[in-house]
Amino acid sequence: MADTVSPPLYQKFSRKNHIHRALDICILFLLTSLIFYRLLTLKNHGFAWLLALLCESWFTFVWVLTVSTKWNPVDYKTYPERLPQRVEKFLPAVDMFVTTADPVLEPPIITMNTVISLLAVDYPANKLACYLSDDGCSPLTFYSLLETSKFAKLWVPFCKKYNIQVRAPFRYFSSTDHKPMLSSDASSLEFQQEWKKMKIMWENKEGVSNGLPHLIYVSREKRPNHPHHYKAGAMNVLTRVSGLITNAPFMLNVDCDMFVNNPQIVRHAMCFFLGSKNEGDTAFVQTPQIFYDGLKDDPFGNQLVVLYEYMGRGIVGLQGPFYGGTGCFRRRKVIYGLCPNDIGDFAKFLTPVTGNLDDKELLNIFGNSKEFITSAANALEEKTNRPNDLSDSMEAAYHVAACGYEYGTAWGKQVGWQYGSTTEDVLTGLKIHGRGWRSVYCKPDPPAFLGCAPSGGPTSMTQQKRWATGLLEILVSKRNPIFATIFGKLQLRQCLAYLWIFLWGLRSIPELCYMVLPAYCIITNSNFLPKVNDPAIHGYIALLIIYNTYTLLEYLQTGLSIRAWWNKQRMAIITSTGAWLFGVLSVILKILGISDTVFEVTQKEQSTSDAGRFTFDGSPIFVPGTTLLLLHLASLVMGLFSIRDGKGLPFGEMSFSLLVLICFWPFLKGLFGRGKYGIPLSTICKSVIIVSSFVYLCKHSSMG
Ligand SMILES: O=c1ccn([C@@H]2O[C@H](COP(=O)(O)OP(=O)(O)O[C@H]3O[C@H](CO)[C@@H](O)[C@H](O)[C@H]3O)[C@@H](O)[C@H]2O)c(=O)[nH]1
Ligand SMILES: [Mn+2]
Repeated sequence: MADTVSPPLYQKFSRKNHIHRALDICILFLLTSLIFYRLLTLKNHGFAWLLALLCESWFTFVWVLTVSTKWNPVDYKTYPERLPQRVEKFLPAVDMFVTTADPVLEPPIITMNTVISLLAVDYPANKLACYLSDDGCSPLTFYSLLETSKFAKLWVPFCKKYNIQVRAPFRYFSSTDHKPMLSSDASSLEFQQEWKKMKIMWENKEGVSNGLPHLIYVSREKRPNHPHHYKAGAMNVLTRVSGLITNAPFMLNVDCDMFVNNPQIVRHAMCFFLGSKNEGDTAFVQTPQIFYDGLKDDPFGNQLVVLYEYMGRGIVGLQGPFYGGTGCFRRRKVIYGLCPNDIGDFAKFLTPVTGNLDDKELLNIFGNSKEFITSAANALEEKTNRPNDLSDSMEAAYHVAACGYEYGTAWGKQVGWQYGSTTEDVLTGLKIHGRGWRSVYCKPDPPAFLGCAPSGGPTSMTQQKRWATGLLEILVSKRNPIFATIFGKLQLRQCLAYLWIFLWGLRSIPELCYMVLPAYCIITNSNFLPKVNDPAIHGYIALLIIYNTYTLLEYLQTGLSIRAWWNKQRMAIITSTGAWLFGVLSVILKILGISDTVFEVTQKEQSTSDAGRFTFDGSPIFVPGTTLLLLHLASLVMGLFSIRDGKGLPFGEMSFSLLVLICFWPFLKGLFGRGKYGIPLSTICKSVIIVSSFVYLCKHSSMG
């Protein structure tokens, strides 16, 4: 019997770290002790003390969520080399989706490289199809794709023949590692020539050869007055169109900038899908978002490496990683609303897609395309339908891509990508977890996909604002994780992990208050921190030291620099008080019915010349930061004057104030910078007005 037991395709390791756990608890202990201290001394102090208590209680709550999320980190290892001898012939089909929305913010050259890298993955080509969704409906993108399909005919065989690792041509040709090969090999020169040649010529006929995966361009119908639901809407159209054409039981989606960096990635993902004993464990396989050409020491704090390493791995150890919007493989039937088998009758409460649905039920759920209903019924049983000729499905494809198709159906609500949040990804993943599925994390070496991280102040801020907005939209909706735990199958600690991320936006308010407190105290000559001779001050100093040592340790253990750690600490504050605060505001405006939230596309750049200097624009998002900076400058000056007045130096408050000032250093430079490096005069004026009114009010109230 022994020889029938084949080695596993993947393994799970738990990665306990006792030092981290000890520090987690130590910080929690300090935080709670300080809350008790504040409660006991509340009656001797005024408003500032109470506000500090409220803020610190919030910080403690967030810390509890953090610790619970991080507590059980888990690693996975995959063995794709064990696949071939077992299932090569039976490898399932995969539909691969790329979304692009704007040919200016997302230059077609970037998108095309992603498409080519997908066409070139190491997987039987007849099992693959690549769909490009163009929300910008741009002729430029369309013609680029035509060129790309021809170039791919040369490029893909070349990559496979020479086993090239990086199969996105712009990365391949730009990397110095590959240069020797380039010059010594005649055929690669030929490719370069062909590449140039194809940029002038194109043919108005799509050609798909046997050796290449299908390549399909999709630009859905959009009309004013028909909500198109941004990326989520695009993904649902892709799901339906691909359902009609190839209907693969598995699908992969990537953002237009996330090219394949590891050609084995589909096989790695299949290790999970084919190797798991219980199908419910692997609704989707998520890879981390990693970026190429990252700026030195991550000046914008957006490389996410440490976030994935600790919070991410922790979540992996619970019900599984969140869906991160890109670099994710999933079962088609999961997206069609199915629950895992093992939850039995309970599924009826969680989804309309259960048991044997008749045509009428299918029609109500999936819309009125006969062809699509047939394909959906197949998909729910994990059957692929391969039409003889792609063009047979074209008419039906137009029908399901029409802007009115989803009216009255379950798309965006019960099936498909979920609508109503600008972080449709996290919401869609939450829905899946709420139905009792688990997900897995796949981080092969070399990294599966690489994309561009936003650079510059405005781009980073726009992205962070969208995230805070979308996450908060979920929290205040019926689809929040608390309901999913009470009424669904979301596990309690997974719910806490979701809460941790959904609260990002709201964190801006206590953080902002806490940062205003030292200035307020200096101006009104009050205090919110214990005096220097009060032993309780040691609690605060200990907390500051331990917390920072701990976060620094995480950076060093991940192989990052002290500078990167500091940049992140500082950017966390800049982001929170700027982008996240505006995220909260846009959700409030949505709730009040004043304006709806918008998915603002992130600018993608191939390379950045201005090496990480913080940039600004006229957006109000920079007002809070500028205001905090000016406020602390003013309060520090006033603090120094208070020594002259013989009132004694507010030591704690002034040190805190100085710390805030250091965090906003990029803004201080921005006061004197020019052009995009400078804070616009209008922003400075607004901040001056706010600071003067604040100082006036504080003085007035403390005197009255
Ligand atoms: O109307 C739209 C808007 C966006 N997109 C596409 O969505 C993707 C992500 O947009 P991007 O501006 O790059 O957002 P990021 O902040 O970089 O993306 C992260 O956050 C998003 C949710 O906020 C997720 O959808 C992404 O997968 C995730 O990488 C891109 O391919 C866009 O082309 C569309 O297809 N249609
Ligand atoms: Mn992106």
